[in-house]
Amino acid sequence: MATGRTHRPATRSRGIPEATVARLPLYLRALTALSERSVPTVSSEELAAAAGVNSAKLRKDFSYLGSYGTRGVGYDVEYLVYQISRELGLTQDWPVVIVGIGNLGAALANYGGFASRGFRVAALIDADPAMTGKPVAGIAVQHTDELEKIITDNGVSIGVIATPAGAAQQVCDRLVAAGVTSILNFAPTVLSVPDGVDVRKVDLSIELQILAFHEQRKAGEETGAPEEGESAQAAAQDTVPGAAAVAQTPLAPHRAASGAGKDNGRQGPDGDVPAVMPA
Ligand SMILES: NC(=O)c1ccc[n+]([C@@H]2O[C@H](COP(=O)([O-])OP(=O)(O)OC[C@H]3O[C@@H](n4cnc5c(N)ncnc54)[C@H](O)[C@@H]3O)[C@@H](O)[C@H]2O)c1
Repeated sequence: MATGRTHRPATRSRGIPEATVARLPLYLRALTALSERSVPTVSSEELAAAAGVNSAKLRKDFSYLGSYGTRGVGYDVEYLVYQISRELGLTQDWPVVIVGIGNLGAALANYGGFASRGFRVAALIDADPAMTGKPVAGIAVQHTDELEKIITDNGVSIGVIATPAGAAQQVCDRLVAAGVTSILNFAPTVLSVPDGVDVRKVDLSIELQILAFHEQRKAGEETGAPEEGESAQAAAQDTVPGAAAVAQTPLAPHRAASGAGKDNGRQGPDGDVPAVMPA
């Protein structure tokens, strides 16, 4: 599922491959930690280890940004933070709305990490009239009747869906019709969106299922028993490195292909392209 098919080109218009874009947040997180410790420069090997990425891949990724580092010195941490932030569009403020302020929506609203990364929670929206006006994370919840006006008034382009699965498509349609062009979907359902709208999905149960798969593999290795229908040699070869490669495959964002309602055709074999970043 991590390598979900996508019908969009694998390279962005500015020539940065999607796989590189998917790794930029990992570099940024590692660089931000270095910056907070006032570390001025970092070698590609150190940064690669901190980001959990192969160092040759890191150098290739940074070459797309026009950043080559200085031999014997490494990369300037502050400059790279700026460069990557700019590339990801984080040097500007992004107003975000969260729709569905239940357990998850409220937890997301209370998460302080969005603001520090340039995402301002502009509004919290819920269909339950009993929720209207209630403060969550210091923001009064607004009713879904106001959704279109909220999107327009705040110039919102990113919407987060944390409603029950049955409501998600309808919420998505309203968000898109109101002008939202990027959706982060937490509801366990596949959304259909028109061309030009990006959908990223977060599903922690899928991540847990993948971990369960690897746990099962590890248990099989410990007993040394080849799986059914598998030769002992094949079992010995297909051990931890292969498993790690699967777990760390960067995840490509998914976007509409062509025409309205083409979401299903753009997704991986399991119909999902999750937004959870590799560890
Ligand atoms: N992706 C993940 O890893 C993950 C983890 C936990 C929960 N979830 C999913 O997130 C969603 C929310 O879970 P929860 O535990 O917060 O549920 P919840 O029942 O506590 O909250 C759902 C909220 O959505 C509101 N709502 C319902 N229909 C709506 C509509 N049409 N428009 C706006 N708001 C509407 C409800 O009034 C309620 O406040 C569920 O779909 C759940 O399966 C996903």
